[in-house]
Amino acid sequence: MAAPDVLLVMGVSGSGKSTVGALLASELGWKFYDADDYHPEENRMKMQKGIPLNDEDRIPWLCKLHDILRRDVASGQHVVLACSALKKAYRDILIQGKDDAPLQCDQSGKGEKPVEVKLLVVHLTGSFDIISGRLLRRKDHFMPPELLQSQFDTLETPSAPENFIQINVDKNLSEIIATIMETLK
Ligand SMILES: Nc1ncnc2c1ncn2[C@@H]1O[C@H](COP(=O)(O)OP(=O)(O)O)[C@@H](O)[C@H]1O
Ligand SMILES: O=C(O)[C@H](O)[C@@H](O)[C@H](O)[C@H](O)COP(=O)(O)O
Repeated sequence: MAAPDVLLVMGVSGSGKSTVGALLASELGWKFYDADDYHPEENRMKMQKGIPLNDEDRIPWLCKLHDILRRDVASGQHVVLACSALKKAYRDILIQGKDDAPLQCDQSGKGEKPVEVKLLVVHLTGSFDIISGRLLRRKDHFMPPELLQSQFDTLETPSAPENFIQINVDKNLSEIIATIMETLK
């Protein structure tokens, strides 16, 4: 496959995005971003209270992430991004940005040709039971396990023409990393 600039490790909360993304970035020597670190405080508080985010909460956050990807890619930096990116429209924003008002990505590059980020989606899939079990065991994290059902309800599984692979999280971490590395060959 044509080498991507960015690997987007996506999936519902607890699917292993942060763990797999960090390992992958270290294996590849690519920069790693965890989208959780870019949520505004209001989003984190909302989730902490057990209220799922909506489009209005997520779009500015995705735009910020697109801007980061665009700048890194323009400077030749390869990136692994761990981000829920549950809907197709969210993944489109990560790739192309969003230019319709009122929610806009950084327009500092206005007038320049829009940069489309070459991205491979790695979708971590798994059953509700396996993932909720992991969330219940995970400590010191702001995301309450009760929000998992809403994550599954919102999820739009990637499909053609998206550039994606799907990996089941019942595999162990080394198998998951090996599968992704094999895809990149
Ligand atoms: N393939 C896996 N096998 C076993 N445990 C895993 C696997 N992937 C992730 N975990 C564990 O599951 C929990 C959720 O993973 P995490 O990376 O925080 O998910 P996310 O970033 O998608 O919310 C963590 O405690 C992590 O150590
Ligand atoms: O779009 C969203 O609703 C959030 O991004 C959500 O999907 C994400 O999962 C949280 O930030 C919790 O963090 P974890 O994914 O690490 O549980």
